[in-house]
Amino acid sequence: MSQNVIETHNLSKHFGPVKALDQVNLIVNKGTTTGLVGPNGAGKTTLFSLLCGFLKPTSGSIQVLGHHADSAHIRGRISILPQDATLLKSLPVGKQLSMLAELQGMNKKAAQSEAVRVLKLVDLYQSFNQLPERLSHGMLKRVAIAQALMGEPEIIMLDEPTAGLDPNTSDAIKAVIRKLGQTSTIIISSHNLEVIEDLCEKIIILRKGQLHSHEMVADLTSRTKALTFKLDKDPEANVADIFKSLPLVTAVKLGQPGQHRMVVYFKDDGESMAEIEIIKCMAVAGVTYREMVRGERLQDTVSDRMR
Ligand SMILES: Nc1ncnc2c1ncn2[C@@H]1O[C@H](COP(=O)(O)OP(=O)(O)OP(=O)(O)O)[C@@H](O)[C@H]1O
Repeated sequence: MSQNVIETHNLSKHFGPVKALDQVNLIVNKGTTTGLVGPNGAGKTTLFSLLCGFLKPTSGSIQVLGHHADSAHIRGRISILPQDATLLKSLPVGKQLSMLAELQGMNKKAAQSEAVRVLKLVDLYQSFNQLPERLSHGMLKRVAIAQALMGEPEIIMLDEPTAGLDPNTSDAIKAVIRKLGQTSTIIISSHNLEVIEDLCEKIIILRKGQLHSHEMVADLTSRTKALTFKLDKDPEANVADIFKSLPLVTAVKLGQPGQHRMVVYFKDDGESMAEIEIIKCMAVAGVTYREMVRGERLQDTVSDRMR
């Protein structure tokens, strides 16, 4: 079978005068975990809905697992966790998942084992008999993810899988997604670029309905000549001026308060002298750091591209 599990050709979706998607050409390879990013209204949800066959294109074409997006051949092989997944309040979690599995065509016994399997995957088997109204926001999110995993889909699309979760629950969800990424192709739509950088090998950037870029996360972040520092504390505002006085430094970006981050951009002199000068200057300026990475973090690179 082709290694391309998703292919779109000049894909457009218009809502009246609004071009939600405009001539998008995309290829997603089997087994990759891809981030889908773009400002509000860029077309991310529209793309997900088209890939799932919930919407029909205005023009252009989509192939999912070698079939049209609305083909019966891909039913159950692609799944989506919508941003605001909802469950019936008064039916136990396990029962709801079993019912959904039956709707996918499983018999009662198989459906029950499938509900158990997916709840175990998200570490929520103990909630099998609980009502959704008794579960926390993070647990409900995990149930929704469990729902998206039913029937072992080959492609899983997750819309903001960690939104509104505390750091520990978010880490637990990320661990589940990493595990799934070993066997499925995953697309994650999120405004949280740390999540994307953490989980995704590739990134698709949409802007105003058009494909801005589709590339390896590592290529995107390492292309810019920069050093990113994770500092012990937020730097003083005047620290930027100290670095800007170095001839090879072109710009300095300080993180938001609490991020303890500083990015120093430099001209490539071909001999890495700039990097040495910057590190020396850190010591002179009395700025201590825990971590130094070549290039930018995804949030710096992408936020510039989305403007
Ligand atoms: N059903 C619809 N009817 C009319 N316009 C729509 C519809 N769905 C989306 N749009 C418009 O299409 C554009 C893309 O919307 P979409 O929801 O795909 O963006 P998004 O990237 O998912 O945004 P967000 O980050 O805010 O979720 C927006 O201008 C939106 O208003």
